[in-house]
Amino acid sequence: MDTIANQLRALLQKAYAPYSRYPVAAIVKSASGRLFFGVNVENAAYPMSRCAEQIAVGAMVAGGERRIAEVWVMARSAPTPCGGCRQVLSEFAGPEVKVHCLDQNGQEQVYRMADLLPFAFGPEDLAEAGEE
Ligand SMILES: O=c1ccn([C@H]2C[C@H](O)[C@@H](CO)O2)c(=O)[nH]1
Repeated sequence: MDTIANQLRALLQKAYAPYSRYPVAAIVKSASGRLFFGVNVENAAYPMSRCAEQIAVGAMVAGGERRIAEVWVMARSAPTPCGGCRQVLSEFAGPEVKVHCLDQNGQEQVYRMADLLPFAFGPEDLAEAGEE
């Protein structure tokens, strides 16, 4: 079995980041234990670029899963997910979900979703008044 760090390193090679030259890889583990993969996919129309975390979340949903158990992100500087990705992750990840941020050497910092995105806006905010 390959380690998560090795899988992230291999994934990083597949990132499409010709404009920023900042490849990012993300792995999302669903509640059932399956792993879903994402890399950043940039575009000549710059705003159409997508982050690795968003692509991994999309793969999870397309795979029929809707709960995130754990997240890993790798880039050369061990980035924490951008603000937009925190929101996208938070749709499917509870406050205690761990987000591991690794550099290419495998050095990691671990954060809880609740610390990355406190006071998150979520599906429950859209419930009708009086609804559970
Ligand atoms: O958490 C992050 C931060 C940045 N990026 C991407 C967006 C862009 O393609 C490149 C530089 O910002 O890195 C991600 O994929 N995830």
